[in-house]
Amino acid sequence: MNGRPILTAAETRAAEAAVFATGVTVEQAMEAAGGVVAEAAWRHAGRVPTLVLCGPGNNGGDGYVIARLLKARGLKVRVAASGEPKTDAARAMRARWDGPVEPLADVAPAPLLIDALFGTGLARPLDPAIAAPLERLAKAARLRIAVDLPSGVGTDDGALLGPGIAYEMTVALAVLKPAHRLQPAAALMGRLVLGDIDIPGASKLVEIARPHLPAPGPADHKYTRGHVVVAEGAMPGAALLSAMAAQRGGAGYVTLAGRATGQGGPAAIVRRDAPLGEILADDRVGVALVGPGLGRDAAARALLDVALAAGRPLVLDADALVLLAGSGALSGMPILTPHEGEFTKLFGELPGSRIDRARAAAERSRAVVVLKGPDTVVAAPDGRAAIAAPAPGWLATAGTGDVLAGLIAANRARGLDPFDAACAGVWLHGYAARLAGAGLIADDLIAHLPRALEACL
Ligand SMILES: NC(=O)C1=CN([C@@H]2O[C@H](COP(=O)(O)OP(=O)(O)OC[C@H]3O[C@@H](n4cnc5c(N)ncnc54)[C@H](OP(=O)(O)O)[C@@H]3O)[C@@H](O)[C@H]2O)[C@H](O)CC1
Ligand SMILES: [K+]
Repeated sequence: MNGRPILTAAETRAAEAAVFATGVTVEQAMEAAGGVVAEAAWRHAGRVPTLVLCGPGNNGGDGYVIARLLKARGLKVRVAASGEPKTDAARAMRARWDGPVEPLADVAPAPLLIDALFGTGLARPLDPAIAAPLERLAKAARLRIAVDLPSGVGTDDGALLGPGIAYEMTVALAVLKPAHRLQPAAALMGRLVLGDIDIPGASKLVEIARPHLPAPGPADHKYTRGHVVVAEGAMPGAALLSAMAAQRGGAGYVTLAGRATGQGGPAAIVRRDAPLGEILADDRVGVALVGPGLGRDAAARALLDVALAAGRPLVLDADALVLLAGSGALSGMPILTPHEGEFTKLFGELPGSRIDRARAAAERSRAVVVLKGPDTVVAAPDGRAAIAAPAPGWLATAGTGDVLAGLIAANRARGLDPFDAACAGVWLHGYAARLAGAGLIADDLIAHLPRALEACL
């Protein structure tokens, strides 16, 4: 997985420090930061009267640079600050701003609001003396642009520490931070632009990128493309959705294992009413998917036990996760795909951000954990983690989880490692949802998978 790196506030500071150690100054970095935001604001908003809000730290320092650069382009620019700058670089930029600086409390609004109050240095919830004018000015503006981050979000966990204003654009500086992708903060960003200021960052946490999934070659046949076995349980419709998703997601051979023979779906799905253990004994089985529509009774438990003992790569979803609650480490690095409720049943209440929790769960279970939601996080036991770019809210509908599990199974069966398979499935799912559009149902996702796959060739 090779997506854009996502750095915490401390990691961002370390990346900056490494660049400063080479002789680049903070002021140079700040000029670069102000430059990319001013350019983005100019392109987005054009010649509109602008109010720049500056905080006490380096985010505020960026704000003074932005104000100077936009004024130099002929814009009517005013600056308001929450107080005096507290860092040397911000003081230097304040000194280079040749206009007045008004107090934040009673400044008049402008059509374009640029928020440079707080970035990665926000350490606690916003004081009402800052939150109230910020909210007032944002409401009165026509366009709102956040510098690095909306002021009032937790950089590392995406929590709301302020009024929760929605921006039209956020210019992330140097690297993405977790709040750019974690909810509820991520929903406030508007268009997210990454401003390159020559501060490279590397991280074990990345954004899920479009996977490269080459078309089958001349040497491929149905089994090399991946044989997925989906176990049917109490609600065979869910298993059928998973099976169809695996098939349209690129698997060469899909078997539905269970009793619900002949219950709709493509003729190309092989249906076998044989014991699951017997089906999984075939070496050509690439993945067993257990959980969608499984049920939670003794029969379900028995199927899960058979799958756990079969020694095949596993994707475990839905009811299988609930049945697993309380188990310790699993063998063979299965992929677990819980939503929040299943996650809590399986792992209890863990502390920290969604990334922290997914990582802790992956380490504890020795599994790849896909913590599903509006900000899906994938984590591996070795600390690798990835966050999905926001997917359409229309995905919050019955059956979409079954489709995701089938997609992940198909990618695992084609030979991707569990972490990459999970990320590829999440990407395809989100992309298919964008193609399917408003009002989508789970079946529509399956119909759009061929086009999503095409995008990955
Ligand atoms: N990424 C880069 O390479 C560059 C980023 N730049 C910009 O710098 C900011 C980070 O700057 P920093 O000074 O570390 O932090 P902030 O400006 O976000 O805020 C720190 C100041 O704010 C005070 N603070 C914190 N929380 C609150 C609060 N709730 N209410 C009031 N004041 C608060 C804090 O004071 P303390 O009392 O906590 O000490 C600081 O005074 C980054 O986001 C980019 O925009 C650089 O321009 C260069 C390159
Ligand atoms: K900001």
